[in-house]
Amino acid sequence: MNTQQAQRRHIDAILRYADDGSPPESPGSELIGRSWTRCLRDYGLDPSRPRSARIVTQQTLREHQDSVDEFLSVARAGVEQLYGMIARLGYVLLLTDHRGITVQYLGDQRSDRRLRKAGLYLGADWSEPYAGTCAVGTCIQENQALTCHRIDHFDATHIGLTCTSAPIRDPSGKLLAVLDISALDSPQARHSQTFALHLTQLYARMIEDAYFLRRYRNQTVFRCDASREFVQVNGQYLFAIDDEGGIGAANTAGRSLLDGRPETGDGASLTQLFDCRLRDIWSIPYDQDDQVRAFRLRQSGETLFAALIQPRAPVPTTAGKPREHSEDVVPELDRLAADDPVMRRTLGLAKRLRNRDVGLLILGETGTGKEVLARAIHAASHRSRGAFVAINCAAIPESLIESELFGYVAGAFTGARARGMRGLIQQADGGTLFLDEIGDMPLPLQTRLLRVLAEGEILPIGADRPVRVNCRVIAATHQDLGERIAHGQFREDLYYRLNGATLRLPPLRRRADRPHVIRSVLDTLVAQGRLSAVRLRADAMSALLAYDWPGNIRQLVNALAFAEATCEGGEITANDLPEECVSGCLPPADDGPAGDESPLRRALRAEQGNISAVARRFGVSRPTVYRWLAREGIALRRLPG
Ligand SMILES: Nc1ncnc2c1ncn2[C@@H]1O[C@H](COP(=O)(O)OP(=O)(O)OP(=O)(O)O)[C@@H](O)[C@H]1O
Repeated sequence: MNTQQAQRRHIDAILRYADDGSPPESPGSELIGRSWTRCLRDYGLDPSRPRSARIVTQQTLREHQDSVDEFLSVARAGVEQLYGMIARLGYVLLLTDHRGITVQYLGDQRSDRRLRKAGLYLGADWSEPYAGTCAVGTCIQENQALTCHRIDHFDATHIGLTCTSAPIRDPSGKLLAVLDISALDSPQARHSQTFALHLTQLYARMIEDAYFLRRYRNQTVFRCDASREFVQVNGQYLFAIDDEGGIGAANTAGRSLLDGRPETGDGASLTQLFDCRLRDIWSIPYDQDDQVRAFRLRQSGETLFAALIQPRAPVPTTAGKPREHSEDVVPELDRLAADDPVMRRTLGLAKRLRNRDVGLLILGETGTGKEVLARAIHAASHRSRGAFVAINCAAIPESLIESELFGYVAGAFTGARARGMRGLIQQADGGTLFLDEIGDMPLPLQTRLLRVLAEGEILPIGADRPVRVNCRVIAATHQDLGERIAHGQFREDLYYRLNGATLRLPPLRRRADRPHVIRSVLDTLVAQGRLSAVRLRADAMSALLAYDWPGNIRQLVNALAFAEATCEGGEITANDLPEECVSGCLPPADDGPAGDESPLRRALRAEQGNISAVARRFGVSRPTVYRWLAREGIALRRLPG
């Protein structure tokens, strides 16, 4: 039978199946039948009109590749290794994204034209609604590995092919990609592909696990397996855990152990899964030969052997340099806080990481000093002689942001400067790039930024060659990036790339070292020549301490500038402060009889000196009432009775 006859026969078989559900001559499985039904009923594909392969445009391909950029860089080694094994057997290798677009391809260039025609090519669309029943598309729909062998395919042009695909899932269990190996000229026998199926599944799992380990490289990973010998080489179950043994994420095999256990749903911990105590887990040594311990699964009683994978320490940039410690004296950072526990932790971390090239993410409400902290880290680092380039991602218009960040070469577009322009990222070469309001960066730009961070090079607009840049990146935001990721507004892989460590800045109202902040902000403003030297009287200080500072340190700067401009005699009193800062510090005026007695005294008399009752009456806290008492000079023992 020649090809045309075989195709005709295949079309007839599918038409018969459509008419009366007669099973195909050599059904691959029930799963193939389900897919044929979807092709006929759901996608309206016509078996008598075979479709040619669809290769998406370069631009579209780029977008699909960008959406799995970090994954592709992790997968590369595994994909190449697998291709090395199968190439001589006449197979090509395809890696598609979760929509079935081929984002990576390895094949024999000598058969380029034939492969392209068959859709075994970079950019080919193997989604089931377009290509009909096929290994990739059906794997996506059925969420399982399969071989689509010859006449299992829906489209008659594919019946010479044998294709085997396995799903690759992200750590949340969502389909991330599909690994496929296919051959143009396949042997007739279906069982010839059994080995292909096992091999593809094995590599899909290895790539999935490599991606899992990359994603959780900054966390301890508990790895276990039924085999003591294999646990460290290729342990099946992976769990990213916190200090309390809480399971933050699990790979596909690990999730299968958690499935169906009500007590190990959200917030599951290893001590619920295994019959063990927390100290048994942490007693597994990280760095010694005998690193494996046995644990019994609570539900099945099965024994698994476990090892711990240590969180990756940030890589020092200068070999042999002594380690930085959080107790080191670093004046640039030390001046930012006194005795506040959150700030102490933040600055300790900043000291330890100041000379490491890990991405830092600074979180804090607006005006808490995120840029000030970023500048201090730069000044305290060995990059201090390089430039500190700050970019407010929310403030640059979207149309300009690309040329501002990446620069352009001469004549790149109409209106460009004759000599081209160095972009901001390039200006930060050797120094620090501070990306403020990173949560507001438009998605397409996030993709390009991710590439800069991953590859350490930029491509200016109009340039044909990338330029290497070596800068430390510190990002900041007041937004909840987790929420933006959940809404598809922020790239998760970029988040992980930026967030080597998180530095938190508390709001001013929560800082225990507010007196230090107030004094040091005033001193800084005076030292910078922005204010003339003034003294802060005690009543002004207590008003500033009592206020809750919704605009944080920025608002404090403005309040001090206002007070300095209005005060007399070089001394700021509570009366010189902006009204909003003091109104909370004064008992409100009431409608009672006018006279010498203040509203506070009147209230105290009415409540017979009961401070809690006075506080309730004014709707404020008891400490506020005590502050009012101090302001009015009312001693408690002299309270009106
Ligand atoms: N420790 C400090 N000492 C003196 N001034 C400070 C300090 N921290 C912040 N400031 C001042 O407060 C203002 C706000 O600081 P900064 O711009 O760093 O805050 P931010 O958190 O980055 O704000 P946004 O979220 O709006 O970008 C600036 O004028 C800055 O100079």
